[in-house]
Amino acid sequence: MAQPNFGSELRSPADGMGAGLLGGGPAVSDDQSNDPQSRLEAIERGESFPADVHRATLEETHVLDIEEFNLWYGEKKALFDVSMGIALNKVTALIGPSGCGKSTLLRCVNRMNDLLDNVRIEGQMKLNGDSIYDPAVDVIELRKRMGMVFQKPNPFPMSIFENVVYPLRIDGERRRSLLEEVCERSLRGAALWDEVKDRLKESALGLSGGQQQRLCIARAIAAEPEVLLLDEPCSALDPVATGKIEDLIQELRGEYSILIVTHNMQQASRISDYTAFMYLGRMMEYGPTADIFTAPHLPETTAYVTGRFG
Ligand SMILES: Nc1ncnc2c1ncn2[C@@H]1O[C@H](COP(=O)(O)OP(=O)(O)OP(=O)(O)O)[C@@H](O)[C@H]1O
Repeated sequence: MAQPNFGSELRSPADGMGAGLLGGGPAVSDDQSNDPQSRLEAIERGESFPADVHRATLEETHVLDIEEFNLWYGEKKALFDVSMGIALNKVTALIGPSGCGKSTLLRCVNRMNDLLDNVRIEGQMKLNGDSIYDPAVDVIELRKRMGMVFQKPNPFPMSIFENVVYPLRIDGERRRSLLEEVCERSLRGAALWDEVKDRLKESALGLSGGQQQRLCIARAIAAEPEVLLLDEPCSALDPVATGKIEDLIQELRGEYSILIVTHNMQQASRISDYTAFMYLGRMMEYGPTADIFTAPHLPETTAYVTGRFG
């Protein structure tokens, strides 16, 4: 993994990392160092700075390692040297203004960007030590190791039961008792069992939006994924349904490793253990959620989490 910048507590002119909040990277005059506006403008002009990665994130066991990852959509660069380790059995939130690359980064984890032919990447991602981008990787098998939930619930036009056991069905599982067991366990895990246990044979399309999203989470956890990828899973839901999904994420914490993209900073602060703040394709600061929201290292993070831009 790229040598991260450990944050302001370790930096001083004496340790060779430069003055103020800036580490290595392209030279920027010191008078910019504590002014979020000038550094954000420098980034808008194309400059990059080392991410401020808090030590706590490095001390975790990582289910996923993202290493100096870059991505281009055609000529346009959308991710710049992103490095981060995603903690095992914890919730990690990606936040940042619209267009900063949160969804792009998430979609790279299960190689969804492979589906676009103008995408080029550099760098590495590893799932439990296995390279995600090794040319020898079987992408279908790789995706089975991950669960993905999108902004809009996407239940399949089939029964609730068949939706949940779908990942096992496509793997050829036919044992009824096993399928029933997985269905119940996954629906319980997604906090939906009590609401649907008497209508498992009914179409999933008859569920409310919030129920459909919990069904999608049940389907995602049915195959016991190594990492659960949630791309703004509440953005199409009302506040009550959103609250239920947030409660569910809290319950899944400890058992599943979750990487979630959210627009909603309150949501990130409520549900995540770690938060990464991104800006224009750069990882700006990554640390324990409590620190990011109450004692961030970078003035840019302070400006963003206090709503001064974005
Ligand atoms: N398929 C694509 N082709 C070209 N450019 C794209 C594509 N998808 C995203 N981008 C660009 O890449 C950048 C990052 O987009 P991305 O959707 O990852 O950001 P985001 O932080 O998830 O934004 P939002 O919060 O609005 O969903 C943006 O400039 C976006 O316009």
